[in-house]
Amino acid sequence: QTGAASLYQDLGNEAGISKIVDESIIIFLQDARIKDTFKETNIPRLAQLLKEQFCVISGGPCKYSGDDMKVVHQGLGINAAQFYALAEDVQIAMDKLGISSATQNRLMALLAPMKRDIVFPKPRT
Ligand code: HEM
Repeated sequence: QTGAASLYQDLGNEAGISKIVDESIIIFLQDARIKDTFKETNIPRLAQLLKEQFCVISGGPCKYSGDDMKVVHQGLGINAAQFYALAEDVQIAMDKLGISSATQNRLMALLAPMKRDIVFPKPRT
């Protein structure tokens, strides 16, 4: 297989993605750069939706049942440094799970363009 479908497999299918997301969230919640953003978040729900979303974008047989990325994130005041911090944490999680850097980079390439729906300039006051 080539392309997106094989990324899903290279991430370890549903079980592998589940581990990546669970491990990532543990790291997010310990990361001083971003943890405060998740203070009021329903973490089990976030985990479920991230698993669905990673499955879909990697070409897996899933449906994403959450809300639009822009709608969800635009009020949260997330800056670019925090965006890169979260991406780094996902990579740390994948390192822990023994995912190759080639496979990690393919997932990162799919996450990177979402930045425009997650980071917004501060409104002028
Ligand atoms: C490519 C990067 C990112 C992806 C793929 C992503 C994905 C998601 C998804 C799927 C949800 C659930 C949507 C829903 O509630 O319907 C969500 C919610 C959330 N994300 Fe992100 N996110 C990203 C970056 C970030 C960053 C950088 C932060 C903060 C540092 C962040 C903070 C949050 C918070 C706080 C929620 C929960 C909002 C709520 O409870 O209403 N996200 N994200």
